[in-house]
Amino acid sequence: VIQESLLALPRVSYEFIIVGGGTAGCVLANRLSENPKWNVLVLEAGPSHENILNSQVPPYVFRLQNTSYDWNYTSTPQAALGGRPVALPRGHPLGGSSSINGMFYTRGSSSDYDRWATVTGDPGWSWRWTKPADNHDTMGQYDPRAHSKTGITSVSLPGFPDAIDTKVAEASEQLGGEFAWNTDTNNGDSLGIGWLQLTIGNGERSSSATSYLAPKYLNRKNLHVLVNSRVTKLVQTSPGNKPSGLESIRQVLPVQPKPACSFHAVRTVIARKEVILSAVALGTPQILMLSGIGDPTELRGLGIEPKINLPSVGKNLTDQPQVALTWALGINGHLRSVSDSSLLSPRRAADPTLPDKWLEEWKTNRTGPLTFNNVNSIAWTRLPDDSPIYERFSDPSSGRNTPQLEIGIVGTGYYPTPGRLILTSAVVATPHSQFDIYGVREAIRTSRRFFAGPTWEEYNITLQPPFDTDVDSELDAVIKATVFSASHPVGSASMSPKNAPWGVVDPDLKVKKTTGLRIVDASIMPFITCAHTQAPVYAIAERAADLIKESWK
Ligand SMILES: Cc1cc2nc3c(=O)[nH]c(=O)nc-3n(C[C@H](O)[C@H](O)[C@H](O)COP(=O)(O)OP(=O)(O)OC[C@H]3O[C@@H](n4cnc5c(N)ncnc54)[C@H](O)[C@@H]3O)c2cc1C
Repeated sequence: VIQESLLALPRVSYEFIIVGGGTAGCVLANRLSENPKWNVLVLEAGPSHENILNSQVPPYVFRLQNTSYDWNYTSTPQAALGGRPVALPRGHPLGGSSSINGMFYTRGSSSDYDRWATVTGDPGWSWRWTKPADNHDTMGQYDPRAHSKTGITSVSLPGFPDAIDTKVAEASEQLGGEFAWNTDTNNGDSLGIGWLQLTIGNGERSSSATSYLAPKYLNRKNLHVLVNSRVTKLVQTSPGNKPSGLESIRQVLPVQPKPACSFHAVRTVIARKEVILSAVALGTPQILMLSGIGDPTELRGLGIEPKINLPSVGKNLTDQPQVALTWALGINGHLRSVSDSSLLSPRRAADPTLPDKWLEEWKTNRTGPLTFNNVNSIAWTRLPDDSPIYERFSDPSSGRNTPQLEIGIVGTGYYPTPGRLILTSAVVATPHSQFDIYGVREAIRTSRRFFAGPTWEEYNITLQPPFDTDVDSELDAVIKATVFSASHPVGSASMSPKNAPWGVVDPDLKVKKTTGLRIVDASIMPFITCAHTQAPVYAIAERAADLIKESWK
């Protein structure tokens, strides 16, 4: 059951307390409560995910940011961007970011995980495969060997065709090379262009909350989920049979309902076995630091008494830079202004009654244009081996099968009519501060090369301002003015080998120098994968559940 009130909690102590009912948190809640002897409590700062239409309907995703379902974080002013801060959206309902994200399901390359393997051991990733909403024949559109069908979250191909789909496939065939078709970019070798896989099942978003906390799991008597409750810090206890010395932060969490609640209560709950932090790469280091775990000098500067010396807490935060390009289709020579924001609305159509009809169709059958997020295909590429950047910096990627650049192709029209737009996102998939601006520039040029292919001639495509220049200095200025976060922050509580002088968690995800405390979320990645982050986080959480079960056997 999902509880709204602290007072409704049936007990004060649980075997496991999971802080953050997000992508990883819901996976753990499900897997750990499979053992009926373990009482599991999930503490989630945000509200329940249930009945949030904008989360359920895939293309309504853009309506969720800057709402109360988003933490609405903003970075500090970024010197490299002329002092401009950037928005860092994070999911705030149950399901966390998987309830508000773009639903791209991209695993990254096998080398990304090989790079982790030095600290994590055998990854053993797997996932379930479900049919797309329109039930079309998917033969040849993905590699069945790379997917399992027994997982909990749904992953499918786009369930509605976009007018540019055939053009994308045609362009790939004509251009080959960096744009060669890849039937399944999730099979470990991601390079090339292919259909995007999405966390969508039965035409609607499949988040970690809708799947791992589905009613059949929520009905478990030993699973307790408390929403609207923010964990403020970990406090140490000496719980009888377990030793807990100075370097042992363990088991008690004061929980605070949000100030917005009608009452303001603080309560302490106790974990008999483990506290698991799954509050994402921004929230997890914050809770650690508020608990006195981090760099002692930094903590003292913040007026926090240091308890455990772990200087890597909050360091190494890595994210991917992204720009959004707009391409106008000049069919019949009628270009419309890109400043017309109605052009960007999902599934724009000449008939103003269509959006209501589409919603009705979605509500009735879970079919139609509202079953996907407008992105059907994605391209993953690398710089040429003789790229001049390598004269100054080494390759930041994990290996030669790892994409460095990502181009997401967003169709905006059912039929291409005059003035319609195509959007592309250009992302540096393997970020590194010295590499980024060069990488974004080259991602823009990669998009240009793709749309310069003969197949697009009849569309008379033109790249719109401000990116309609090929001069390095002009591009750099535009990139600095517009680049934004791809919303994939990772690495701020990184894994490292046991006894390493750096890192925050051991390969079994236990926080160094503590007992009874693990971290399971995006923050433990030592390197970002070239992918979007939810697939790696689901995999981390599944593996973590196995590790935890094993250690308490
Ligand atoms: C707008 C957006 C679009 C994205 N698009 C994609 C995409 O298309 N594909 C993709 O793969 N990835 C995408 N991502 C990234 C991906 O969703 C996240 O990286 C991933 O889900 C993170 O999982 P997590 O478990 O680490 O954290 P989250 O899923 O964010 O979960 C953290 C949870 O902890 C809770 N929490 C935080 N602090 C506290 C506290 N003090 N007390 C209690 N609870 C707390 C939060 O409310 C949240 O529910 C996107 C992210 C965003 C925000």
